Amino acid sequence: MYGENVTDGVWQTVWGGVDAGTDPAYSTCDSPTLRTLDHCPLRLRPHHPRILIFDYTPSSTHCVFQQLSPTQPKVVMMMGTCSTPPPFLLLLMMGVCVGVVEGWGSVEHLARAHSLDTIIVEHLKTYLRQHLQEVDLRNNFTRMLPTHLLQGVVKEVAEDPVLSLVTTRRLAKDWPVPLEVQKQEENKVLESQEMETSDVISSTPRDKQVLSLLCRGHTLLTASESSHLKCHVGSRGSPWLRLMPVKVEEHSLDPAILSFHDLFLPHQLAVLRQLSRPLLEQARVQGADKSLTYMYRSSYNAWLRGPTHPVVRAVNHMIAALTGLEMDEDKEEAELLQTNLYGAGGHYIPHMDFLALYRSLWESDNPVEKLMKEFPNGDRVATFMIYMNKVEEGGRTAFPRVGVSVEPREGSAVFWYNLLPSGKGDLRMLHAACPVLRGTKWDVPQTVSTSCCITTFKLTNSVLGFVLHHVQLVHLMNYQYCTVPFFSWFNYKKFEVQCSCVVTQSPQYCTSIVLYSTALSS
Ligand SMILES: O=C(O)CCC(=O)C(=O)O
Ligand SMILES: [Fe+2]
Repeated sequence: MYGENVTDGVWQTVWGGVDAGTDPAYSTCDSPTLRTLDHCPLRLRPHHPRILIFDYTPSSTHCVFQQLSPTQPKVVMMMGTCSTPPPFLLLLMMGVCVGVVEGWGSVEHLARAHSLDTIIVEHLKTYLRQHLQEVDLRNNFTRMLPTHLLQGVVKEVAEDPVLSLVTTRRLAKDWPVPLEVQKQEENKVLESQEMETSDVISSTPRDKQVLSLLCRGHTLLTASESSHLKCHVGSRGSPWLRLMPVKVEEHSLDPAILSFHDLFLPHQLAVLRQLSRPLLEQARVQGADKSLTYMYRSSYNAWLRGPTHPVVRAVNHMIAALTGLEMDEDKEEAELLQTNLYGAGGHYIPHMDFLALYRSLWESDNPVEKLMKEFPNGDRVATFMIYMNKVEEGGRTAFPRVGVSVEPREGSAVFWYNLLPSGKGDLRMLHAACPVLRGTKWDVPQTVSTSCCITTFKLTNSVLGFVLHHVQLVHLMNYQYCTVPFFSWFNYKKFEVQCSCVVTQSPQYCTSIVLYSTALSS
């Protein structure tokens, strides 16, 4: 239960509410809670009644009321599915309200009708779930609820009395790298490969400590590591991009983390945002307790089906051209295009994007078969994440085990592989969406699956056969449209070699592998 009044001289926020998790009555429109304001104390000041945001979404965690200064537009928003609960009618009669808002579309409609900045409306829609104690109309991040999982990451910034762009930047620049982090750097890759991955949210204390730095824009790469990184213009081996080379920025070489800049036009991004808005729902986390999901990942997301719009198809086409990975949705190689919207405080705690999280799977007798049974479309080879808007502050994508973070830039994208060539998840690729400190963040974290085929074959002939085969596989790995092929499993039994091979992506590649291995084993 919250009931705190906070006054900063300009505007006042009155918090009230019950936790949906602990009060089942709150989760229905018939709830007595909705008929009374007892649990949501509303104290409008006569000289300040400018804004009221009332979250009645059944799953909402809090009732939120805000009043702004007289200079702010007068607006009352009501989020959720209950159309006209009594308290709202009461407020209408008091002349405070301008409309009822049901769902995303209506929020926009209301905003247009009252000439509100739709960006502001986006903020209103999202911040309610972002665990912030206070947010003003411009969505400035001020204080976080103590339960926020990334509390530590933003603590220093959040507790700064004057939270301004300048302050945030200064903190980011001057923040010293703690000595123990520097020391641990030397072993970072080895160490991370040994970590347990039994849980989707597993990250070590060190990961969190590093994250705190990365979210402020630090890099933990050494000067020598950084000196090998380049920015260049290239076509990535794609004939299609030869006429339209793209700007590539290297953030890390091993593992590879690349940014592509100025990739999408503002109107394409606007279309993606527009297509997403009516479909937005609380984002989920695979395997996580549903009611806790928002603690791990506090964004809204929408799934866009490729054929529905030429822009969606164009995006998939661009990803395929840049990565060499196939993006045919019908063949399940690409998941549906997912768009994500984070409000102030919005974040995604450190996680891996690959699916076969459990080490036990790889230690079992026939991991490849198990993998394909559990995840028939294969695992997620890579992630290609597009940033769809300019984030005013915060919202970097951080890779604590690599020691780099990527700034979200409108129209840019970041790309990394989630799997090692063996097909196992690359534990170095733990990453997080740093909390948005100011504004909103829209992105498209598109994952690409292995799909294609598995082939299992035996080589009984000779060691020479095995060596030849190996050489051939390495040769095939360089196949232009098959960036991440794997030959994952070699079991020596006397001179019998059994290979299972999860082959990714290119049908040509699969065919060659199958033909070649058949020839060798016959
Ligand atoms: O938004 C980000 O920066 C990261 C998002 C992410 O990792 C995901 O959606 O899987
Ligand atoms: Fe991710």
